Amino acid sequence: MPTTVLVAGFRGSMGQKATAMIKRDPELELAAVYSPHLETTDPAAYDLPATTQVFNQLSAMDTPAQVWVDFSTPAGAFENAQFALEHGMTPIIGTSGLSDDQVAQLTKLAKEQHQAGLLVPNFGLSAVLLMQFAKQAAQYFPDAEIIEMHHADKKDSPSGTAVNTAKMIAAGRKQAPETVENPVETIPGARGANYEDVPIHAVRLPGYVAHEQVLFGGPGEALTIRQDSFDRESFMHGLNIAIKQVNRLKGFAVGLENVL
Ligand SMILES: NC(=O)C1=CN([C@@H]2O[C@H](COP(=O)(O)OP(=O)(O)OC[C@H]3O[C@@H](n4cnc5c(N)ncnc54)[C@H](OP(=O)(O)O)[C@@H]3O)[C@@H](O)[C@H]2O)C=CC1
Ligand SMILES: O=C(O)C1=N[C@H](C(=O)O)C[C@H](O)C1
Repeated sequence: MPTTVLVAGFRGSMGQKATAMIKRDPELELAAVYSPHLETTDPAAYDLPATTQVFNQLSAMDTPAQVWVDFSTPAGAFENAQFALEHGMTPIIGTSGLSDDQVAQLTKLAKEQHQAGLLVPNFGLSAVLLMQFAKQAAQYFPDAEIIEMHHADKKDSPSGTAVNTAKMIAAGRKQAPETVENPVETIPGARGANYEDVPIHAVRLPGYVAHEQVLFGGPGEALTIRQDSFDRESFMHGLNIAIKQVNRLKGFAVGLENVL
């Protein structure tokens, strides 16, 4: 039997890629899609199979699928994931921008419901490896800065990947970074955002898709790690694995590495 999947945010850039990937894979079934802003729930209007249920409100759903894939907005993803967990669907959240407190609440809810769930800051294997290498490098180079570069339509800054990379750098450090005092910012924000003592610089430009560079500096030497997603197809292999493996998880986890 194929694994049944609901895609939330199916009309967006990632939602369209995800629905196409699911439709191509005979082991998966696109059982349902959701977006709150739809004018009609006729699948033909969105070029979807007649068997795909279309929803524009959460209250109209019962449990239309086993797995809930979310590529929506930072504002919508938390409520969606709560709904999925409360209605017997396993959430895989690709959407960025959830707070640590929201992740803690979802972890608690998944435990109470005896459900699995997965938040994936980045489905690209190059990004997963970059984050692991960054954690390793931070053992020896506690001083690091992140430059993340994305398409101009990206709503949130900094990227979820950059925040997660900063967390992994902080977790990998064996000593505190040099205290960098920059009292003179002649233009406010010149030193970027700061998360866990890792400055993060967000670039938004047309032509870019999703890219990240981590710069480590030590006495007389430097290390740079970089990954590039040139096409959103780069996220589909990881998403496919996540859909097929997520229900092996015990509880709610963060990071694609948990299902690789
Ligand atoms: N984890 C990963 O590897 C990746 C994650 N992302 C993340 O995925 C998210 C979506 O990105 P992207 O596809 O580029 O964004 P888009 O803006 O292209 O698409 C978002 C879609 O979500 C819909 N939407 C809005 N509110 C809700 C809601 N409450 N529930 C369900 N759907 C909703 C929108 O509908 P409408 O247009 O009708 O308003 C829109 O179609 C972002 O947070 C992005 O950072 C992106 C790439 C990879
Ligand atoms: O919005 C995007 O495009 C991406 N969002 C995710 C993030 O915020 O890290 C993943 C990837 O960087 C693409």
